[in-house]
Amino acid sequence: MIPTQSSFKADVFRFVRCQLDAATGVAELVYAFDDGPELIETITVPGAPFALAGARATAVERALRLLHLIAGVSYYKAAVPETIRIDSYAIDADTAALLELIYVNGLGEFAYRNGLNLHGKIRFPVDAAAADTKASPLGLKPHALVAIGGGKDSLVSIEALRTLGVEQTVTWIGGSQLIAACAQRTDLPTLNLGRALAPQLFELNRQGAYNGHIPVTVVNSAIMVLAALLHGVDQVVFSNERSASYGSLIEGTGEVNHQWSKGWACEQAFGDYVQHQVAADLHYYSLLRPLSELAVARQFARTDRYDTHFSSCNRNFHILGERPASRWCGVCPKCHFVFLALAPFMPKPRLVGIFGRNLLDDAAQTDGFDALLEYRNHKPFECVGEGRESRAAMAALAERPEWREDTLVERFAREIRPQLGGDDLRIEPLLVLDDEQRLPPALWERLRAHFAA
Ligand SMILES: CC(=O)N[C@H]1[C@@H](OP(=O)(O)OP(=O)(O)OC[C@H]2O[C@@H](n3ccc(=O)[nH]c3=O)[C@H](O)[C@@H]2O)O[C@H](CO)[C@@H](O)[C@@H]1O[C@H](C)C(=O)N[C@@H](C)C(=O)N[C@@H](CCC(=O)O)C(=O)O
Ligand SMILES: Nc1ncnc2c1ncn2[C@@H]1O[C@H](COP(=O)(O)OP(=O)(O)OP(=O)(O)O)[C@@H](O)[C@H]1O
Repeated sequence: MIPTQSSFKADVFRFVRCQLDAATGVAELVYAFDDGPELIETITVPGAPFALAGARATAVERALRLLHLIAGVSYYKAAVPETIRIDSYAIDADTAALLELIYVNGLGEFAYRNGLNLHGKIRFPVDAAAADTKASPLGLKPHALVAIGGGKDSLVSIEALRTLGVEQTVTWIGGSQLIAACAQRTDLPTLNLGRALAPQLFELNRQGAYNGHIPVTVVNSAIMVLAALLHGVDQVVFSNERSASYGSLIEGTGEVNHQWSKGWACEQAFGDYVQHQVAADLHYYSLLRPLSELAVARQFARTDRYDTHFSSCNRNFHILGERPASRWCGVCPKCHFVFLALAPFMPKPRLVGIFGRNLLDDAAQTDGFDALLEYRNHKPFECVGEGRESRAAMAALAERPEWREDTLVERFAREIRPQLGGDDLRIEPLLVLDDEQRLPPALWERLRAHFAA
């Protein structure tokens, strides 16, 4: 990639300060470039006033700083300055290591698209005097804040926890009406957390500052950790599947993972840090880590409760700009992938009813599906399953009378499948549960039985 130039230049990125008003639940995360104006991001946690004292107050302060440090990635990326400075507190070596991991990998797609190499270039200042203090248990109440994103994944987790009788509050960040409607549809307690980016960021973007993808899931995770401590509950649950740990293989570059912060490396590093440095009894985990995308799709197909509410199409979730006319734009990689992943597990009329059309019988979508299959292209920079999952789903459809004559399924059987030679195209091996996860052990035992049923 040819390096792009940012119209906006700075030598230093500063973490100026962060503060939480326990009386209102409003947190301010303040940043600046050089000696420029303050950029203030605001997070609002409903349920105030919060009574904070002793070890709980300490844990909240640590969670707030962690959020400040992680959420800074949205602003840092606008200029990628040489130097990072933290003005109002100090961090230890473990904290710096976590942040460097998140910034370098979470900005992997951003760096690739802008022709930048961030490896070894992002250094957080470590203060030897910063105490490496172990977090203590806070006596948090057994209750899960479950992140909901409006798509199929979180709904699978919510239904699994409901079946297992785990107390939960369905929680989302931002003002999406689509997510709000899904959350209402669960008939469970809900919590909507506010997040407003510093408005100057949009102006910097308009002026041609560096822009690109940021590790949004770990930012959302840090917001949820703060909310969990304010509400005194012991679990923050995400729904990131095993497939998210695998990126797109780019010729000449290697692996670039759009969804790095949904992957296992990020979950482990962030979850361990929270337990060691924030609150010993706060468990952060992804309930779907042992499952592939196809296994999640199979679980989702078991109920039609959300068919007229959910959407995985990211075009619904822009902060600025237009939303698609319907919940599924039908032409983006997520629409393609979710259609393909659900098809082996749902009656065809139900699936076509959800999307309003049959995407696999539309020759105009050929390139999009080819990219999913990693045929003449790499996997798209989006939250889609592995190439082998798409190939296995397509191979299964090619055997089904109701699908095999559809344009893209027929083409797969004729043109692509013969080239896959010895590839294992069976779905079953991809449905096997993995052991790589950090769920509370007792919950994992019960979940394993639930998913196997
Ligand atoms: C909705 C979406 O996909 N947005 C991506 C898009 O952003 P765009 O410029 O088209 O519009 P906005 O979303 O309205 O954002 C405006 C600008 O704001 C900045 N920004 C936004 C959110 C944030 O947390 N930090 C920010 O700095 C940014 O400068 C925006 O331009 O393209 C961007 C790349 O240029 C993407 O970064 C936007 O993605 C959002 C951060 C987002 O929430 N995306 C999720 C739907 C998403 O991609 N989820 C992943 C999860 C993987 C992960 O954790 O990384 C997924 O589904 O795979
Ligand atoms: N606005 C949000 N607030 C809180 N959590 C979110 C938000 N958006 C996404 N998430 C969470 O981030 C994780 C990754 O999002 P992702 O979009 O993959 O999941 P999803 O919306 O549940 O399903 P799908 O993959 O079908 O879109 C999920 O745990 C999801 O709940």
